[in-house]
Amino acid sequence: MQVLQAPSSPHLSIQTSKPPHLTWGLLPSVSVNSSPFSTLHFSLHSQKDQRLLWSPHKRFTSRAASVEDAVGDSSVSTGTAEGDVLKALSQIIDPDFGTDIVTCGFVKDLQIDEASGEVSFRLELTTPACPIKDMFEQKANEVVAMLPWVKNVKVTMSAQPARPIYAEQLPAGLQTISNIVAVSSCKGGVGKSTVAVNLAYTLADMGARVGIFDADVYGPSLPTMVSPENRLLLMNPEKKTIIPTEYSGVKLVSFGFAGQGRAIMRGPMVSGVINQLLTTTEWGELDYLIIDMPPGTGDIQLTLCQIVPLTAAVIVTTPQKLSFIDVAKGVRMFSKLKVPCVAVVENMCHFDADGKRYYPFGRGSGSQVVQQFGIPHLFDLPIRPTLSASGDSGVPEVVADPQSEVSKIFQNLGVCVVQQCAKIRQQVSTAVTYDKSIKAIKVKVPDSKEEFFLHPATVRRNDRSAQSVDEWTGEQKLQYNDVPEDIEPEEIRPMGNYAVSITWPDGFSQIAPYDQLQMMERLVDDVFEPSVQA
Ligand SMILES: Nc1ncnc2c1ncn2[C@@H]1O[C@H](COP(=O)(O)OP(=O)(O)OP(=O)(O)O)[C@@H](O)[C@H]1O
Repeated sequence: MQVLQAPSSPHLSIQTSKPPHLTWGLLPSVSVNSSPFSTLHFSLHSQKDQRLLWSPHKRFTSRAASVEDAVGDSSVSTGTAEGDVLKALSQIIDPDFGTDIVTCGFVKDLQIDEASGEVSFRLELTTPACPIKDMFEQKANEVVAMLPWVKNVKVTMSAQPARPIYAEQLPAGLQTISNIVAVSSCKGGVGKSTVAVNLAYTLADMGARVGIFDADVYGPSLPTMVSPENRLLLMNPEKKTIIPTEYSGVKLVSFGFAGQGRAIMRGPMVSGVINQLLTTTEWGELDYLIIDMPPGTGDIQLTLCQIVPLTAAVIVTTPQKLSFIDVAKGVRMFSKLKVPCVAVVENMCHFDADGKRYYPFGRGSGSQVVQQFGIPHLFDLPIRPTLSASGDSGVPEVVADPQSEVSKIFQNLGVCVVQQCAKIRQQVSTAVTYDKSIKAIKVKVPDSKEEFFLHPATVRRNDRSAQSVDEWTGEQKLQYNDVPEDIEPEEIRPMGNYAVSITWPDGFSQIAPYDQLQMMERLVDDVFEPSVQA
């Protein structure tokens, strides 16, 4: 195996198994992190001053275990009032991101009047439904108030404006929605709509702006489960857009509100109607759009998943052994589309009678799903007549009785969805970045521990689009020397959960799927050349 020095990155080297002149082909390469040795020692240093830029341990070194530790640290002044405030705040760690709130970019509008000791700032969180926003507010107040010169602290809380991770490629109707969550099941009648509706109202209760899209054209359940005053969708004749109806603060769109009853349509027609209904709706700013998916994993479901940039999926199942096979199909469909399944709800798992708990459908298929597919969360939802009755009455249980046992389960599901969506967004938006100081593209594939560096020219040369490779013959059109060795990306933007779009100085926009990036030659720290080669 050869190790080549990358000309533009003096502290990095390219690891490859081919001769130099072939190094820009799509080659399999060894992961830096696959060796326990390199995981322990791989690090990058600044060209200029040998400052440590990155190491697997770096982000953990400045963490404080608690506010008390933080205050201890912040007693050493940075020399400026602003520096002291930021230093104090940087000891508060967002547990979901594992990063401090200053690095997360939450601190905005910092104003300091040193003479009077007044400090004010805004904490802009990723979602208004953040389950620990009160903790952030309290700790931010505490750590800043403990600075010796501070007399008064004013913290205001806000949330980022609603927007998807990448808006440009989306239909206008979806450009102001932060997270789209599919609630899916592979069979009808397992309680998918019940979960979708109650999850949506739970998120709304947590402070989020929420919409529900009932994508079941054959048997829409939404008109039964909620009772909006206006039971018809309105049309904006000028813009030719659909205005959702609303119930208890949640925006609603369902074919059942289109005044057409149930539809008799073939698959492609259904996909067309769903697409039109979803993308021409004036949703306005939403933090979460819950999509009640049609049951199954056929063409309609696949098409819908391809049109909509889903952030995450929640799978609903029942405990029977047979359901496991169905759920597996659903998980595979989402996995193919790179949509993370964040939770499984095992519905109708038990009921209580005569002081005893009964499991009429058996036990354990949900936990089997969690184990086999690595889905992080499982929620057991009991059989409760109130849940069924509230579904039929048009008032979701979480609205009718927010303190009930079932409502508490939905609150836990809501927290899980909020945290997982925030994590996914953060992972996706920081998955591929360009580090100018070392002239390397850093890749951290979402949902994987793998982290590696690529030489920009290698990435550009490995473009597989029709502009670079003949679609029919596979002949390479872009030649090695067409790409300058010192090329640098102008912009890197995420494209859903599966790829990034990289804009180069010649205006070319390269779509680079993570799968492709993972196959390219990597830059490795030259300090460890010998051991990596061995
Ligand atoms: N845990 C539960 N306890 C009692 N009744 C329930 C429970 N979950 C769902 N139900 C009831 O079961 C019926 C089917 O539920 P729901 O409509 O949510 O299922 P679905 O999977 O969305 O069905 P479809 O695919 O046909 O739309 C409804 O009457 C609902 O109220």
